[in-house]
Amino acid sequence: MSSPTSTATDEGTVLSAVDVSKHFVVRNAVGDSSVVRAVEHASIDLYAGRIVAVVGESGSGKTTLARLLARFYEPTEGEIRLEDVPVGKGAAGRGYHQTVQLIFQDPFGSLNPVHRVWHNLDRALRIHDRRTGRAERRRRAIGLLERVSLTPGADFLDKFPHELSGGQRQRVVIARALAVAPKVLLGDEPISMLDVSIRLEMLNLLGRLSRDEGLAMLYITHDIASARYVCDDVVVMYAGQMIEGGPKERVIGAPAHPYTKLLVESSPDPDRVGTTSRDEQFADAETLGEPPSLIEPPTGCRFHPRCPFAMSRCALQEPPRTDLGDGHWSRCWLHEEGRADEIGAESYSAALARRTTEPAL
Ligand SMILES: Nc1ncnc2c1ncn2[C@@H]1O[C@H](COP(=O)(O)OP(=O)(O)OP(=O)(O)O)[C@@H](O)[C@H]1O
Repeated sequence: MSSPTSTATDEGTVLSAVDVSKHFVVRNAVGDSSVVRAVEHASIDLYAGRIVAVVGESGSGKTTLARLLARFYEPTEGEIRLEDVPVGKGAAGRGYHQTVQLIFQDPFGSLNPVHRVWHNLDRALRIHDRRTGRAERRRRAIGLLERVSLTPGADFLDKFPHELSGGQRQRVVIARALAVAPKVLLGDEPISMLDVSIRLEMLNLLGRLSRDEGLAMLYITHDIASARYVCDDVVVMYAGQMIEGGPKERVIGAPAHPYTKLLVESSPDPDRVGTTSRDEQFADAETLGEPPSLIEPPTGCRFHPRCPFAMSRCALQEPPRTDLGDGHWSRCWLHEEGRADEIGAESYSAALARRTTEPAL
């Protein structure tokens, strides 16, 4: 199987980011400027019928990556390719935004509150096909609502967003995205603002749309359990960089980067899908100190100040990507040093305890 972060031309690759970086110039109160390295040298491929999860702490660059893929931002470096064709600067017209749809966390903010569901869907239907008459568009709108399990669809057409539950609203947002017949859905924490009781149903819906309808999907989440539940592949981001990726059984089942190991071990219960809060998931990471500044990131491996396995080399040189077979890869010097077994040999907390008794790097 191909890697979700390979840049090869794979059959079924719909959307790719190839070595993209995004830097933001920010100014402080006295007017001095600095550069936030939000995403650096990230590559990812999305395939028809597959879901790739992007997991990481707050500020690790997940949303910026989704916005680069959606062409809301121009990359500072690198390129976005749609069906293997580079999308040139300024070329992101209506066609691109129909093919690639972004779904946000907040379903209420995504729908126009003064208009009924029908109006919200009809706008998208008219963008997709200007020639279709109103009766046919109404029929299609009902079909879209039923595709996202709002049945009977006709009962929802004349409702206002405030008359729907959070889960129903997010389904309408997804129906509206489907109205333009996209090939890619980019979900930025699409379930995190929904009631815990309906998160699993929403994940099942996303899984069905990908598997049965062949949509390529990016699923951004802080929740390892939901990534394991719904996705095929997982990519882990840390401080603006991708540090591990591959099939979910490999990345979550046998992490090959110390940071992924920390995330997996600090997940309260891997079977509690969609119930882990961001604070719970990252509590252990936070005990290791603040995530690094993206204005002056650590030299070498960005995780080295928080890593119990760190060697002197880790502070000096960025680790290369090591391919581990079956599409699994990691960026950690332990692999290059032939010491990868150490990652699986003991728990993260045991490694940390041992580290504190040894001289710090
Ligand atoms: N428009 C912007 N201008 C300046 N800095 C930005 C901008 N957008 C994002 N950043 C910075 O880029 C970094 C990555 O932010 P991003 O929102 O992509 O992270 P994230 O992993 O999605 O975090 P969260 O889970 O909290 O949404 C952060 O340091 C953020 O402050």
